[in-house]
Amino acid sequence: MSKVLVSDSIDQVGIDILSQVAQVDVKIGLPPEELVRIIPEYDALMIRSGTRVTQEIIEAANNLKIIGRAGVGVDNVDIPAATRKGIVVVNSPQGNTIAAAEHALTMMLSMSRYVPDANQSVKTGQWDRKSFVGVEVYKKTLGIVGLGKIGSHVAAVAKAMGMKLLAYDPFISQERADQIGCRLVDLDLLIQESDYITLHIPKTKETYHLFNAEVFAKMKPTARLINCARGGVIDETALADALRTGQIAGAALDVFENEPLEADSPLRELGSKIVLTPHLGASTEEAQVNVAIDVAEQIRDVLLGLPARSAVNIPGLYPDVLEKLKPYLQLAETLGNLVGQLAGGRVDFLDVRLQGELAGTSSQAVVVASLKGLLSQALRERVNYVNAGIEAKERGIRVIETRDASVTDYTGSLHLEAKGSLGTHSVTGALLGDHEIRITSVDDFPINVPPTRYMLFTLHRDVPGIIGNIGSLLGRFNVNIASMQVGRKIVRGEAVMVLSLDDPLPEGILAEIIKVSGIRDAYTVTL
Ligand SMILES: NC(=O)c1ccc[n+]([C@@H]2O[C@H](COP(=O)([O-])OP(=O)(O)OC[C@H]3O[C@@H](n4cnc5c(N)ncnc54)[C@H](O)[C@@H]3O)[C@@H](O)[C@H]2O)c1
Ligand SMILES: O=C(O)CC[C@@H](O)C(=O)O
Repeated sequence: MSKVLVSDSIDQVGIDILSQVAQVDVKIGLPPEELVRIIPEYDALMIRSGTRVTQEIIEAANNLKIIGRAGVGVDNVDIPAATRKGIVVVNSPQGNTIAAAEHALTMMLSMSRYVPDANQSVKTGQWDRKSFVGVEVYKKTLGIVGLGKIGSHVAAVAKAMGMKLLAYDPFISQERADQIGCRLVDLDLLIQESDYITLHIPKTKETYHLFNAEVFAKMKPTARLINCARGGVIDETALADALRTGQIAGAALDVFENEPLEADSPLRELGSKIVLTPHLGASTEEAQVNVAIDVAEQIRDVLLGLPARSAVNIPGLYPDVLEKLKPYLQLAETLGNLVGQLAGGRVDFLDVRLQGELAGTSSQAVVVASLKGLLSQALRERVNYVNAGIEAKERGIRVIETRDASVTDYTGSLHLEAKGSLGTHSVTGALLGDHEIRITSVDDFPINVPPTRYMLFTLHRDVPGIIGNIGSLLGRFNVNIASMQVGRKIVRGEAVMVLSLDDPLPEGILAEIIKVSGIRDAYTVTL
């Protein structure tokens, strides 16, 4: 039975789903060295933002197939390391959108009305109505940095509260911003004109310390900053200075560069100018159920050999597209494996040609499946849909994708040509009905055979006696032939013979086959 480690607290509903297919161990707050020690036992790891899945942990994770992040941000996972190791990383892109947006709005309002301090004051026996005179958000300008899922929901609610909306997001169109009701502006203008700025961007190289001393100097002295996105996008020392010196009026932060926030952080010393929460953006009952179901279902599916719907490090394929493409992916993998074995040595170049109906589909997954097949002889089970692309690149395999919708021999077919150190070989395959794979050409010789586990391909002169000679040779070595077919372009010219065998070819027999008069080449293939 598979084993899943849950190393952050997730809703029980997620554990129940995982328990359908695996032994689930919940171990929260493990020190990194302990995680490195025990991770080899596990097939899947489920986390929230508390666990940092470092390269060291991934390198030790010799059985891990999937890391599930019950939330959006995957910046606590070393994705390149996971990809190289062939580990799928999945998240829940939408499960906590509303929770995070509502938390940002809560932070904006509670900061504006000093709710946390007023609450504390009443609870400590006071009745002070003078110290907590706030400001309204109505008719104020809200600058939204990052107009994705959370930013858009914040925009919708803020609009209903009568706020004017500016947005900065270099990756969204004016049309989309118009739909949301935001004026798309550059960052400088947003910084200078906003009364409130709310951040909804990922932490990347580009967004690291995007809000820094220079930015605070340009903000209105009455402006307030909200960050419920990611720590690290604000320079916290510069923010503390800007608040202390009155360069800006307030800040409300849910996320921090280092979490938990250091005990001596200057942010803790800013009184009513700042509202701090301990990364609670996703902490609603609803969001925790959503993300737990979303991610646990994906882990369950991957452990059952099914695709994940929100993988962040494999070609993006929606489930309906995947369902339709699945037989073609199987075809691509089989043909990749076959052409890789025919090519024998190092492959430098793979031409992936999508023909007929296949020419109109997403090629990315078909290419990845072809590469997975091609590399499977060298890498065995180490290669998968996650790392096939990266492994091919690291081996210097250049891939060219071409499409030809005019080929109509079959509804859809795939042609792979591999050029390498030992020459060039090509194979074509198609689907018979919806699922049955047929190899329809080898080195441009037309054939029509289903792939089988053990196969023998020969290139020979099409003259009488060759087939019989090969048959008796295999008989002498006690190899049973299940089926045989010859493909040729012209009578008595060159031909290809394809034999499906019940048993693997014994050592040394290939050399004997090549010695048979008329045989030019022979290849054994195991699929
Ligand atoms: N506090 C929490 O508990 C909590 C909960 C959920 C999500 N989050 C975080 O909130 C953030 C937003 O999540 P989302 O679901 O809306 O993501 P999203 O991908 O839907 O939106 C992010 C937006 O940021 C934009 N963007 C990227 N780089 C940018 C840049 N340099 N400048 C401006 N815009 C840029 C993208 O174009 C995108 O529109 C993420 O960092 C996520 O991890 C935090
Ligand atoms: O796990 C959490 O509670 C935080 C999740 C949040 O940061 C996210 O990116 O989804």
